[in-house]
Amino acid sequence: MKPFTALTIAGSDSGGGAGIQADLKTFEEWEVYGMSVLTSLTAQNTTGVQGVHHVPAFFIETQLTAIEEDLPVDVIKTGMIATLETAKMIGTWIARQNIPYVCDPVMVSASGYPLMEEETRAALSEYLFPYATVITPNIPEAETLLEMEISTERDMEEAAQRLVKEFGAGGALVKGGHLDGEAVDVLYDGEEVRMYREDKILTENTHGTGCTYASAIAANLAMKRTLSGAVEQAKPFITEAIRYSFDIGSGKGPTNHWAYRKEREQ
Ligand SMILES: Nc1ncnc2c1ncn2[C@@H]1O[C@H](COP(=O)(O)OP(=O)(O)O)[C@@H](O)[C@H]1O
Ligand SMILES: Cc1ncc(COP(=O)(O)OP(=O)(O)O)c(N)n1
Repeated sequence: MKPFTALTIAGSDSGGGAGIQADLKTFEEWEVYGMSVLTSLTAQNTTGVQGVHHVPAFFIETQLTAIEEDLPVDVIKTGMIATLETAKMIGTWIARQNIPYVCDPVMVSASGYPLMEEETRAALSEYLFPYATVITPNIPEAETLLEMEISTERDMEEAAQRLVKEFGAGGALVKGGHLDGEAVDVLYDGEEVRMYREDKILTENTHGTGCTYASAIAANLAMKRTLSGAVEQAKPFITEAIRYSFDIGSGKGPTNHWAYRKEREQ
């Protein structure tokens, strides 16, 4: 039996809630075989990030080559990419693969720790976005990229369209978790704008939501769903993962990757 497969290129979260760990747990829940290339190690828990150690670009490339020479990849997802040198190298590698690619432009952790260097942000549209099937910024990330304020659904729509038209991504999903009111995300796939709406769950335990959501979208693209179809599947998955998130640690607890499956099994 040959499974669908997904490759995450991202940072490690020692606390297991975000980064590579969240990505692999999510792939597993969707029964997609997960592979990982580590870009940075973070010493991290539910209270925040205590330190970061970047993997040298040459060794990230060695990991990518090891996969390329032996294993089939149906989809790529990227998360934390800190340095410009790394972003350039990864972008060049992804361009060669010609497969669906989900780019989560992780800039700062929820606790405020910078996970991407300033010069890397400025180069995302050159080295990574042109190869992305979809980019998945949250509101602060979209505001930084576009230098605009986003405070309404109309603004989110405009932002999603601008990200595709001005930055060359295939699609853009602007995530609305940081706005008051419902949890609304806006997708522009280059043709149509679509809204994905769920109730906002009152919880502090949202660590890793962005990583989990982007990985669920990637897993569904690996299964050959369309972009809008993949987001349609991933949205209830992230909602249930937040609804039943774990109250562990003394800070923001992590999402519950198996909640959606358990719900459906009942
Ligand atoms: N409290 C919440 N209840 C329900 N959905 C939420 C909540 N917070 C965020 N979401 C959803 O989780 C996903 C990740 O969103 P967001 O928090 O905006 O991104 P990030 O984790 O990258 O900051 C989006 O689908 C968003 O709508
Ligand atoms: C190693 C690592 N990668 C990414 C993040 C950011 O994760 P995200 O899912 O956006 O969630 P929070 O930072 O809001 O928990 C991270 N923290 N660590």
